[in-house]
Parts: sequence; structure tokens; C-alpha cells
Amino acid sequence: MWGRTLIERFTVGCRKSKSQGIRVPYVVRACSGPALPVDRLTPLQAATLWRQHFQEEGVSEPDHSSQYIIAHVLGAKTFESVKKEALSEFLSPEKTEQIWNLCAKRLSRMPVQYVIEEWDFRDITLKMRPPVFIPRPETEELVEIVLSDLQKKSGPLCMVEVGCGSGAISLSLLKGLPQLKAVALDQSENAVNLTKENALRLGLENRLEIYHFDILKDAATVLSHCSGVSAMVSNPPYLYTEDMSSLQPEILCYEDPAALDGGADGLALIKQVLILASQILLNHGRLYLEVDPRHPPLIQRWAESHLEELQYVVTKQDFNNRPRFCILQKEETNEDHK
Ligand SMILES: C[S@@+](CC[C@H](N)C(=O)[O-])C[C@H]1O[C@@H](n2cnc3c(N)ncnc32)[C@H](O)[C@@H]1O
Repeated sequence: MWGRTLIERFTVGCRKSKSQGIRVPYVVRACSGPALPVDRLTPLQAATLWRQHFQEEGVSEPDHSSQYIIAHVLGAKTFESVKKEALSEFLSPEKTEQIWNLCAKRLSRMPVQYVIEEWDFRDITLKMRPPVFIPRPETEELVEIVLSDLQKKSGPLCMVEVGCGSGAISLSLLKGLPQLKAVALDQSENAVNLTKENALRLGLENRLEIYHFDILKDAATVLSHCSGVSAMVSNPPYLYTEDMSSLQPEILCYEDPAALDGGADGLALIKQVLILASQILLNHGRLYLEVDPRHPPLIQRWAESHLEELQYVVTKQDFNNRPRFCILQKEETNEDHK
């Protein structure tokens, strides 16, 4: 596991009504939190106070939430990395007010990553802004799988990412592979702008082209901008629509639903990615997908019956041992030999 971590992501956050057995999404109560203290507090005291308050208000990961926010205000990434003495020194009134303002945002269920406006993904730190999707730890594993495959290839490489969000996947692959060039696409203007900003911050902008394309509407344009690539990567929206209303309030209230909702069977965008992969990839080029654990056999069957040139290679498990990553490969067809 890399960098800063928060555990709960994509957890279904609904409760069942006892009387009707139906799903009732959480209602986030408006609450203001403890008043700005008159007496001076140390970071340790502030962390304890806010942990208790988050706990009382049902905010998930109360400990990590208060610690990451206070560490951020103190100019550090984690509480553990703040000097011991600094944790017991009184906070200035300005820093106390900053902590109170940020913790109030967390109290309204804003994810910590949006509260502190940045997050770590593998060995890079990315700027975060709602409603652009917050990268999840499983996606670090997807990147590892792609990296270890591409590292075996020699010469210049080009890849396409569909649905780049904050740029997490493309930027960490570019960082790890100096011979790689990438094209990143997203239907969201917010995502495209954030990927551009993150690419500039990391000094990777010269090897990355970023386009505001919707692959369901602009397939022809996508094809004209990307062809002959060695790899295609996507962590597409793959949730089943019926599961959307029961997501945690952090996700429901702040993240773009278009980054999550994959339609009735979660496969709406995935099928289009498969079609594009069969047209964009070079022979022996590979498509790497992050999906729901129910998807791999469905994807294999669909690709086999619709796309002769795309062979299903393997399903890989995530760190929870769930089948989450699909690899497919473009093969020469009889047509190609003619
Ligand atoms: C699950 S997020 C993944 C973001 C990022 N790759 C990551 O792993 O953190 C899916 C992304 O796909 C984008 N997306 C959804 N539908 C799309 C479409 N039709 N065309 C292009 N991008 C799309 C969303 O805007 C979102 O940024």
C-alpha cells in the first residue's frame, strides 16, 4: 500500500427500513461541530476533540479524518510525520480556525481528500477537487499490472486511458515509464482540467495529450486521435445503477455520478471501451480494465461473442482477493492476413 490511505470506499452506505425491508439512503444532518475554542489547544487535543465529535456524528474513519486534516494544516502528510514536540505545542489562533473550518467540511461528509484538496496515489501527489472521482487504492494495483507488462517492452510506447478523472492512472504510468506517451480522455470538463493541472504540477505535460471526449458520443473523433497504441487502460464507471442510491453519503453527495454509474448491468461504458480497444490497439496490444467482481465472466463472454479480434487473457484479483482486473489482447484475425 502506498502513501496516505483511507479504507472505506464504494461501501454501500444504506440501512434497511425494518418495517418495509427497503433501502433508505443516509440523510446527512446539518451540524456545526464544536464552537471555536476560546482557550488555546494543542494539535493532540484538537485531534481528540474532533475524533470524538466525528464519532458522535457518525462520520466514517473519525481518527484518520481528524489526523489527516490537522497534519495538513501543520504542513505534513500524516500525523505520525509531525514532530512530537509540535503535537504538544499550542496552535496559533489562525491554525485553530483553519482546522475548525476544514473539520466542519468533513462533518458535512465531504471526503478528506476534497477537504485537504490533495491525495497520494502510488508515488505521486494529486490535486483533488469535487466532483472529480477520488482515486481508490485498488487502482494502484491496476497501475502495477500495466507497469509490469509495459516494462517488458522495448522502444517508444503509447497508451490511451478512457476516463482519466484526476489523471491518477496516466500520470503514474508516465512517471514510471520514461519512454511512454499517453492520451487521456474524459467526458467531464472538470476531470480534463484537473488532469491538465496535475500533469503540469508533476512536470509530465509534454508526454500527455488530454481530450474532453465522451466515448459514447464521440467514437469517431476518439478513433481519429488515438490509433496504433500498445495499451489501453480504463477504470470506467462500473457500478450497477440499482446500487447507486445506497452508496456512502461521502460518495453520493460529492462525487460525479457519471464517474460511478455503469448502467443497469454496470457494463454500458465497458462495452464501448471493448469496441474501441479492438480498433485502437496494435496487434498484441492489451486492454486493462478495473471492474466489479461480477463482471469478468460477463466481459469474457461478451468479447468472445462480439469481437473476434479481442482475446480474453486473464482475470486478476485485488488485495481483497476479489476478481477485479480484466486483461484482453488484440490478435491478428484472418482478415488481417489477406
Ligand atoms: C471511476 S472514474 C475513474 C477516474 C480515474 N481514472 C481513476 O481511476 O481515479 C471514471 C471516469 O470515467 C469518466 N467517464 C464516464 N463516462 C465517460 C464517457 N462516456 N466517456 C469518457 N469518459 C467517461 C468519468 O467522468 C470519470 O472521470
